[in-house]
This record gives sequence, structure tokens and C-alpha cells, in this order.
Amino acid sequence: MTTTLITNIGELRTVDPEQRVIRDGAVVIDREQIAWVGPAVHAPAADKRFDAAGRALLPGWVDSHTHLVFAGDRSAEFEARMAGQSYAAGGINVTTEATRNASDAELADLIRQRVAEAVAGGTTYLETKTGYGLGVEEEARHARLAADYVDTATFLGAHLVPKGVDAAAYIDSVTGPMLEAALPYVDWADVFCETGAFSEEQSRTVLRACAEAGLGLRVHGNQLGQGPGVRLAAEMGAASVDHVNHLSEDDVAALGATWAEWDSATASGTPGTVATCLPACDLSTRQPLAPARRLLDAGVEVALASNCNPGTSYTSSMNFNVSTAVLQMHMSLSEAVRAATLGGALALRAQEWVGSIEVGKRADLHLLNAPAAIHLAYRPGMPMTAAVWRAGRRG
Ligand SMILES: N=CN[C@@H](CCC(=O)O)C(=O)O
Ligand SMILES: [Zn+2]
Repeated sequence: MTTTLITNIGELRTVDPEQRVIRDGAVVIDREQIAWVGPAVHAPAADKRFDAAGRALLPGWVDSHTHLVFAGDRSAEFEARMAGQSYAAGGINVTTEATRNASDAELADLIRQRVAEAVAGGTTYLETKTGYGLGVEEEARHARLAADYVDTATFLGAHLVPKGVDAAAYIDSVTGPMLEAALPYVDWADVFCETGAFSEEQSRTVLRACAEAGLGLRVHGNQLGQGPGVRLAAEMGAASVDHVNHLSEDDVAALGATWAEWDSATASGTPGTVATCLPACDLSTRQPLAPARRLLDAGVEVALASNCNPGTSYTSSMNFNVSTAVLQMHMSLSEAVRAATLGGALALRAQEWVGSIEVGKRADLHLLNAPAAIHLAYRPGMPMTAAVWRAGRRG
């Protein structure tokens, strides 16, 4: 049995270059790949048949920003925040301490459970980061454990200077032995460029060293206030800058300029720096929701991601993030679905093989418990995920 026909799809959202939405559609999966897409009446025969019963089918969510390697609990910090305390980067130390005390087996099990939870919610391709190790052995251990469970991993040694450590000495370690130890397990490097974490110059030093080591770049920027993160990401050719809550006109223009060689209508050309919005995090930290509308109108490709982490966003629900983007961020349903699929794929430079339902791409599919995808926002919080295929296998 190698091929499966998924038929009787009420609304098939391809997110392909023509942005096709096919009524009464069908998809054929051949092992881990998509082999055919089109109207059900023209579908070829297959070994197996799955009746979608008139429900909507989307590409699986691409979650391009998570921090799944952690132990411990920060619910009291969250409760205090809801009572009026503001978020500060220092909370990262609490998780670092708890994670250090978890064995390899315990930590691996936590990551496995979190990935399973994400996949059960429609996520089929995901990134995760280190960043709660903050030491050579711990960062390498977190990268090694993560690499077994996720599609792509990021080195975030530059998440915070640990308490009592000299910043310059720490950056020497991040750009030297820590980077070297994490390198075999990661594709990306990230830096938390923000007041209370790393300055522009410190961030540039880290990003340069990581780029020289062959890693792609990403930046946490402009989360808690205006700052240099977004412009630094654009300057360094980062694949993505994430959070982007507080943007000046110059920031938006700098990101827009990185997309000059890209045609968003056909999703072709040379991609620039994706602006990754993290609505669940914005709600949990009481930050203004990222200005996705301004970014889209400036020609910037936007991604939506969960930022699942214990400090600022303890949810991997992409359904929730898409609902919020439509309800609160003035994104149309099509824009939000694209941002949570192809947008995430662009942020991870994986757009050639995931992020849309097209022949030859990985068979990553998300069947909704609804006849149309707008139900994600129309019925927020309802259990919308009916079935998931990840690389052709039911998740
Ligand atoms: N902003 C930096 N890092 C995480 C939060 C880390 C934490 O507080 O544990 C984020 O993406 O929001
Ligand atoms: Zn993050």
C-alpha cells in the first residue's frame, strides 16, 4: 500500500502559487509526498481511500519558533503578571536552573510529549531552540536532545547572560566553545537582542561568529520596546526576526527592502527577512500585538508561530495563533493561513519542501473539524483538528 486518496474535501486550501481554494477537492499521497492535487472528480485511483466528509484540508502548520527544551514550572510568574507585574528577561534563569536538574531521559521525554502535543494540534514541521542551558555542556546537551525530535534546531546560547557571569566572557564562550559544542546538532543561531539581554554590538558579534560557522541566522527583536533587533536582522541577512511588537517606520522599511527580489504573488525569487509574529506570547506578556497589517502592506512576508516556552507563551496551539491573528491583528483568513504555513516555511528556508499542498512537497496535511477554514476564527477555542498527516503518516 503506497498511495492514499483523500477525497470529498469540502474546501482544499493549497497555499500554492495560485493560492487555489478547491471546492470538492482531493489529494493523493504517495508514501511521504504529495502526488496529485485537484478536483475530486478528476482524481486518479489509489491503494487506499480516506473520506474527508466535506471538511476543510490545509497544509500542516509550520511552527518556526519554539523553546521546547525545558523543565520546571513558571505558572506563579505568569499569575503575578496577570495581576500587574511586567515581564522581564530574568525569568529565563529560573528555567535554566530547573532544566539543569533534569536527566537526559527526563528532558527527552518532555520534548517528545511537547512535540506530540503540537502535532496533535495540526503542526507538521517545527523548529525548536536551545537557550535554557547557558553553559557549554548544557547548551550542547539541549541541542543534542532536541535534534532527535524536531525538524530543525537553533542554537540560542545568547538568550541571557547567566547570573554572576561577566558579559564579555560569556560572549567569548557563546562564540567559541559553546558554539562548537552545539554546532553538530543545529542549523540556525538566534540571539535575544533586547534591553536586559544582549545589546546591538553583542548581538552582532554573536551572529557574525555563528554565520562564519555556517549557521543560518534568526533574531529575537523589538519584543519589549523599540530597539536595534529588527534592523540588525535585516543588515545581517537573517531568515527571520521574531516578536516585532514595537516597530518604527524605519524598521518596517528595512524589512520591506529585504524583499525587493521576491514576488509574493507567486512565492518566487530571493526571500528576505521574515517578520515572525507570536500572538499567544503577546497576549501572555500584555505586549501590543505585532503590527502584521503594516508589515504585509509593506511587502514583508509574515509568519505566525507559537513561541511555545514556559515564560511567555506556554502553548503550541497554532490554531489559537491563527484565530487571534484573524480576530485581533487584521489579517484575512488567507493571510493568516499562509503566515502559519508558507510563512513559517520561509522563515525556516524550507519553502521548497513544506508549507503548501503542491505535488512533490512533503505530505504534511491538516484536516479540520469544519467545512471551511474560517471556522478557526469563527469558532475560536473549539477542537478544530480532525486529522494530521506528517510526511504522509497519520500523526
Ligand atoms: N524573548 C525571549 N525568549 C523567550 C522567553 C523566554 C523566557 O522568558 O523563558 C521568548 O521568545 O519570549
Ligand atoms: Zn523565543
